[in-house]
Amino acid sequence: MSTEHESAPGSGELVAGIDSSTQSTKVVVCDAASGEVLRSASAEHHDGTEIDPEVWWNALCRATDGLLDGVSAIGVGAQQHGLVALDADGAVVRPALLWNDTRSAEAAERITAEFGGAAAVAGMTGTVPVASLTVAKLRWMAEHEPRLADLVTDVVLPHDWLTARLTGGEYVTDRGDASGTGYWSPGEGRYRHDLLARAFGGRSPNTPRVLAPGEPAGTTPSGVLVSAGTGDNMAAALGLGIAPGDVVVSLGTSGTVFACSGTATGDPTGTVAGFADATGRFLPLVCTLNAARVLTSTAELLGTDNAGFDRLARSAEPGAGGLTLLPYLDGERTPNLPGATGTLHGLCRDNMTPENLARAAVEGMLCGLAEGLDALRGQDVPVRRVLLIGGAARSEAVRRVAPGIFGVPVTVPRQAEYVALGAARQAAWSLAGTDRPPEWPLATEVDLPVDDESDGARIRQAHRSTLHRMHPGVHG
Ligand SMILES: Nc1ncnc2c1ncn2[C@@H]1O[C@H](COP(=O)(O)OP(=O)(O)O)[C@@H](O)[C@H]1O
Ligand SMILES: O=C(CO)[C@@H](O)[C@H](O)COP(=O)(O)O
Repeated sequence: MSTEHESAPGSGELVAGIDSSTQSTKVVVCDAASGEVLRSASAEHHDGTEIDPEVWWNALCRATDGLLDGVSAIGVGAQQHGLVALDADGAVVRPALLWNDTRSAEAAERITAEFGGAAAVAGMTGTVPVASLTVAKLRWMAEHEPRLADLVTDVVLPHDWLTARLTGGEYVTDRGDASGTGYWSPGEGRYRHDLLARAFGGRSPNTPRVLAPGEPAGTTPSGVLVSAGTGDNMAAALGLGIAPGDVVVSLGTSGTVFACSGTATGDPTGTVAGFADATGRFLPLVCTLNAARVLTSTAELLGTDNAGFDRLARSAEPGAGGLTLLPYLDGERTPNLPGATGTLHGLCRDNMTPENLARAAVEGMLCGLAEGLDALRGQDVPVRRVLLIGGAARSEAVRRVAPGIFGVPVTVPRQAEYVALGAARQAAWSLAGTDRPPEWPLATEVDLPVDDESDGARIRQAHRSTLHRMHPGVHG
C-alpha cells in the first residue's frame, strides 16, 4: 500500500472517492465543497483477466486504512463490464471475468447475430457486443460452465459489488455502469431482460436496481453515506467536469476516448460504445485493450524503467525511422481483433534501435486512440481539445507526441486520480442532495498545442497501412 499525499484538512465536510480499476485501487479524500484533495492512497491488485472480488475488497480496505477519519460520504468508481456472478447465498460462483478477458469474443458475435445484427443491437442497447461486455461473458459462462451458470441468481458489476459490501444492503447500480452490460438501454433508461435471458440460456438472473443520478445507495454500518457509484470512465468524466468539445483520452490499462453528449448514440459499426454517464447524459466511448502496458512492456523489453523509456522515445525522430507498431499485445478491442497479436513493421539494420522501438510504441498506442477520436467525430461528437489522463499521461514522450497524432490541442489536467475524484464528487453530490453535482474547479498542468500536424498525419498513415496489410478485413 502507498500513501501518496497528505495535507492539512479543509474546513468543510469531507468526502472519499474510490477507483477500483484493473491494476490497483486508489482512494482520495476531498473537501466536499471545493474538491481539494487532502489525502490519498493506493493498493495494488494482481495481474490477470479474472479475479476473486475479495481481492478488490482487500485492496479497498488496505488503501482506506486510517484514511477515512471524518469522512461523511463515499463513492466507488470501478472498472466497467466485469461479470460478478452470485448464487442464492450471495457468494461468487466463480472469479469475476474482467473487461480485458477475450474468451467471450465468439459468444459476442453469436449474440449479436441472435439479437438481429449489429445495427439492431446498437439501436436497442447503444453498443454492439464485444468480448468485454457483461452480456458476452454471461453467454460464455452459459456455454462453457453450465453447472455454474445454473447456480447464478444475481449478476452485478464490480462497483455494484463493492458498493453493496460498503452498505451491507441490496445490490444497486447507476445508469453509467448499467449501460456497459449490453442488457440495459441508455435511450430508454431500462433493462432489456429479454436480451439478458436470450444471452443466458433463456433465464434472466436478478440485476441491481438502477439509482437516479445523485441518489445515494445507503450508508455504511457506521453511518457514512454511500453514493450510487459508477463505472470508472463515467467517474473520470465527473471528476473532470467535461464540457462540450472536450474529449477525454485516458491511458490506463485500457485506452479510452470519450465525451459527454446530450443524446444517446448507437454506432452500428460497433466502434463507439453508446454508454450513459453518471449525470443523466450520455458517454459515447471508444476503448482499446492496449494502452499504458504497451509502454511498460516495451520498457521491460528494453531493460529500462518508465523514465528510461521516456528518454529513449524522446530521442528518436518522429516516425521512428520507419518502424510501426500495432500494439495488440493482449488482443485488441478496437479494432475488434480479440485474437490478434502485435506487429512490428518496417525493421531494417539502420532503424533497429532502442530509441526507435520506444518511439514506435508511443506512436502505435496513440494512433489507435486517434482512430477513436475520428470515430467519435463520426457520431457528431465535437472534438476541440483532448484532456489526457491516466497513468501513461505522466510520460513526457506521450505528451510531446500526442497533439500531433491527435491533430487537436491537448490539455494535461493537474496530476490527480480523476476516477477516484469523480467518485468523490458523486459522494459530495449525494451528501448535498442537490439537483446537480457541486462545482469543482479543474486545474491544468500544461496546455500542449499542435505544433507539427504533418508529422502526425504521416505517422497515422503509416500506422493505417500496416493495419490494413496485417488485418485486411478491418474497415476505416
Ligand atoms: N511515466 C509513465 N510512463 C508510462 N506508463 C506509466 C507511467 N506512470 C505510470 N504508468 C503506467 O500506467 C498504468 C497505470 O495507470 P492507471 O490509469 O492507474 O491504470 P488502471 O486505472 O487501469 O489501473 C501502469 O501500467 C503504469 O505502469
Ligand atoms: O472496458 C472499459 C471501458 O469500456 C475499460 O476502460 C475498463 O473500464 C477498465 O478501465 P481501466 O482499468 O483501464 O481504467
